[in-house]
Amino acid sequence: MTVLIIDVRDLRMRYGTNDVLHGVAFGADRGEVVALLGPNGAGKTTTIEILEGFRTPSSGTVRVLGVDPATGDEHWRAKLGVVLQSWRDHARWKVRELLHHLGRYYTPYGTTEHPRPFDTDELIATVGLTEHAGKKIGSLSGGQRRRLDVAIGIVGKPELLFLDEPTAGFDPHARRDFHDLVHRLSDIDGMTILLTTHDLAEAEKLADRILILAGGRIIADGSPDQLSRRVKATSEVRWTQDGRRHVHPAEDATAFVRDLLGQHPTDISELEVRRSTLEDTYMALVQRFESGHADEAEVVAL
Ligand SMILES: Nc1ncnc2c1ncn2[C@@H]1O[C@H](COP(=O)(O)OP(=O)(O)OP(=O)(O)O)[C@@H](O)[C@H]1O
Repeated sequence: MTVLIIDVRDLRMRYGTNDVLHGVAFGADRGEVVALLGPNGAGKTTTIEILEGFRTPSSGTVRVLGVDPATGDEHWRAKLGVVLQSWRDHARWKVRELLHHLGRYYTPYGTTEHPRPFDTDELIATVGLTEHAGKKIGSLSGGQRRRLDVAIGIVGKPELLFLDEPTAGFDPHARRDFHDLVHRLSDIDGMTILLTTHDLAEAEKLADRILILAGGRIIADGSPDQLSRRVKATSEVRWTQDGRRHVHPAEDATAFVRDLLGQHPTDISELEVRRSTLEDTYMALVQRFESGHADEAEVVAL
């Protein structure tokens, strides 16, 4: 039997009289990239902090790498990587020195099959900081600094990596490089990655699975494709006819296009169908939830 890397059942969290999580349940397999989405204040950080062992839940069962995070020891912690929002200390350290220094902590936790830490120069190349390896951290740009945060998070070659809004503040180029890096990490090392983001295009691009947390529960769980099929959103069909551009919403774009081409077999050009995006799906699901129409049946089965 394969053990889930993350296994959460009936997780509840109450701060004082404020019930934040009301029975959260989800799992993640080895090598999966899972994006946790949800409105501000939904409880994403709370959930992740519980998984990291930094916060004790009010009740529920949580297993991370087969261990209850509340009782995880140093061996367990060495298999986790955590990238929080950027931290500002270590400004006078140089990139290579800091990574080498932090990596030494993980040496005792390495095995022949899974040596730890990362070789420092290989790690620096992996995150694209080779040219900046000798620079002081205080002199890095925001995007370079964020790559260093990721390098710090993965220096111990974690089995499970938590990324909290990893690309906030990135320019499009840095964002694309970062997406390539996440794909490489999950492909090459089979690293399981749980990330939070408010960028739905990013979630769609990176994640094998999307979890939407709202009102203290997971209201949707599935691949980006499964989720967009779940919500019957309208597609948009665009075309040019007699030199004029037309845009038409269609519930069933295939039937619409078939009719259109049937009626005008020769004078339609520049035909495009825009399927609903994850953003449309997300808005529809959260809105449906907030208006009280969501029920357990909305959750896309694992
Ligand atoms: N230490 C705390 N004590 C009391 N309430 C808290 C504490 N931490 C978080 N909360 C409350 O719990 C709720 C969930 O917060 P959390 O930070 O987990 O949400 P989030 O989904 O990560 O939000 P965001 O997208 O804004 O980062 C919020 O209402 C917040 O005010």
